[in-house]
Amino acid sequence: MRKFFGPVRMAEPRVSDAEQELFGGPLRYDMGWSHHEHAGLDLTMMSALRSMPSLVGATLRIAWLADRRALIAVAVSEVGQGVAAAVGLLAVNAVMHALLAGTGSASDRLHGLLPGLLAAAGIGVVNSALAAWSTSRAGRLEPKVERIATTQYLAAAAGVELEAIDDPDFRRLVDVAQYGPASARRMIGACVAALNGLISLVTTASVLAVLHPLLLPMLILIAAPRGWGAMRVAQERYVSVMSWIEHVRAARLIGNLLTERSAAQEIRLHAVGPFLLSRYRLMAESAETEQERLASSKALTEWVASALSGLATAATYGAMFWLILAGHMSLAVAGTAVIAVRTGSASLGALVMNVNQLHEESLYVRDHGRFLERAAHRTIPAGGDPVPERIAEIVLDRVTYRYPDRDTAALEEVSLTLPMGSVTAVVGENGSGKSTLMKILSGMLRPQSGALRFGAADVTGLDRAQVFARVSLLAQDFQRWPVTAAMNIRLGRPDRPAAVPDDLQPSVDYAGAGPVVGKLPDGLRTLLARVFRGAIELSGGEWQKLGLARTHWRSTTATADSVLIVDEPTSALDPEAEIEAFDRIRGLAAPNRAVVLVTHRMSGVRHADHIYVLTHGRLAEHGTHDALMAAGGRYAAMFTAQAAQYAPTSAPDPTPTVPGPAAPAAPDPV
Ligand SMILES: Nc1ncnc2c1ncn2[C@@H]1O[C@H](COP(=O)(O)OP(=O)(O)OP(=O)(O)O)[C@@H](O)[C@H]1O
Repeated sequence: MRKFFGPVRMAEPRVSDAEQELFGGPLRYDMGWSHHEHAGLDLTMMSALRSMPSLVGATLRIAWLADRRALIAVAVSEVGQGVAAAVGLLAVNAVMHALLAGTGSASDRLHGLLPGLLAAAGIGVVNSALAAWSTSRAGRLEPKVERIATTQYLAAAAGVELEAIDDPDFRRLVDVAQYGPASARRMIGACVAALNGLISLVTTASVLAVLHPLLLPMLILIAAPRGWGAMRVAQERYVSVMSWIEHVRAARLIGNLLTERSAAQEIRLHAVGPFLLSRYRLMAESAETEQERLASSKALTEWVASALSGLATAATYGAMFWLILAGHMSLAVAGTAVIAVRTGSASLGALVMNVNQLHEESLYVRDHGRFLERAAHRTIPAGGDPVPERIAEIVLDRVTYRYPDRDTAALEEVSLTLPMGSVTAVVGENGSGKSTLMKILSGMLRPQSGALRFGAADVTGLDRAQVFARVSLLAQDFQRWPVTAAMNIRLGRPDRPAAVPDDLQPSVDYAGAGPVVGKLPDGLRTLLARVFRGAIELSGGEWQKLGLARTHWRSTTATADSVLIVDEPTSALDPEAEIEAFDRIRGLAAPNRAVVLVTHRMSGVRHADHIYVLTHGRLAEHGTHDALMAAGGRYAAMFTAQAAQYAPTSAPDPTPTVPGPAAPAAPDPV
């Protein structure tokens, strides 16, 4: 009983075997950032009603911003409809009196009905005109509200620190908040309907209270169970969505993998397709079980609510019957009361439904609001000191950084100096912290201890937008924008206009991308996105050349001192293109530019002015190629190992670095 009437609680969904197998355990909504949400979910109807005005207020504020004239028009037409409903009821009362309490012949009484009937008809016409006006204004308002809420969401998501994007809790909030704008749009409709319901209810209730004081509490008794039922169903649905959000997302992810181009080869060749499909089916079946549970629970709740409401209706009619028999109520009043109770309970029912919809939508709008609030705390701050035109060097001073969901630091006490005009290389094994170091150098991640200095100034006090403007980054996973080839280059500095192809040609030539562009059917104007019809897809190496052209466009359009960071720029290039690319990148060092090169290709770093070797997030050694080779440390070992792979095979090496195939441990049964 308590389970049924008590507060709605977070469900613990059954862990499907597929989930266990693929993800190593249950995928659950992380309670980390949501403790108080779930406290909020133990909602009583009253607390739900209490929290609603502020959420409705937030949506109405957006509506006010979006189109205040439309909002006022909607409010006026809804109030007008409410007043029309009350006047209509009074007209009905007049008709009832003429019919049941009037004197004279039947024809006289029928004539007496006419004014009331005409008034009711006139009110009906006014009412429908007002309803149409409200519909058209609300239709204008709703898309604007959604647009503003979506823009707020996108702007907030794009403006936060990179750390927030790396933080899984924040990412989950980003996911959940995406439902907010559509809910805000629907909330406008629900607000309008609720306002309408409220006004007609107040007017009907006043008419009922005038007819007989007992009728009003009876009306409330009829509608209360429905209100409780609708609200409970909404809460259960929300809790279910939240409990299952990770599971549903994972099932969708598996579904997407089956259709995505990137996974297409392994899906076929390794027979991953049928395997994933079967796991998808298992996960979808688990979700279906939840849908079934939800539907049964909804049916039971609604049945109990209707039964209680039906009992209250029967009691109301019983009371009216008794009042008439006892002579406390005339037949005419009873006739109007029956109509008023019907209209009243219908408006109360509709109001409950609308308030309930408001409540349900408000849960998502609340997530949207919470996201905006959290995002505001994590937004890259605007303003700060200007970055001096000439900074001479960029210095990393004993910097430590640990990712939010990691126990160990990705970088520990790392120091390095990048003088303008120099080429610096950073090498190290996989996971040694090179990319993290680049994110710190570019100002995207803020050191947890230590400092990044542009010249003498600590970056913490500098205007971040100006810091970013001094950095060109060609990252390992650089973006392959689904736009034209020209735009792919221009997006290196989008605010700078460029004539196609003339302005971009030097960047294309610099990156050795001339032959790539030459092959494209429409040259630089060719669309590069397989998602669109008629678009062209490039190979990995061709994309890398275009990425290099973008970096060139960004670097060479800056005159102030800056840094160019290139992280694994040649991984997809053929050997000739790789040698050329390293030469070109080194060539970008200029009196106003420092170049940092991260790579595993040791041949590309030997000409660097200074080389830093990272291991397990720490700086193992640094110096020039010759000094490091002479030291015979980690760098020398890495360089020699790679060089050995290219060494002539005529002189047999007693300790080959590449082992031959191992003999099978046991005979293959097949
Ligand atoms: N976004 C992230 N969130 C959590 N941990 C991360 C993240 N990015 C990197 N790491 C961890 O930080 C450590 C350093 O990673 P980083 O990418 O900086 O190494 P790397 O030297 O660039 O590696 P590679 O040569 O393989 O590109 C690794 O242990 C990695 O797992």
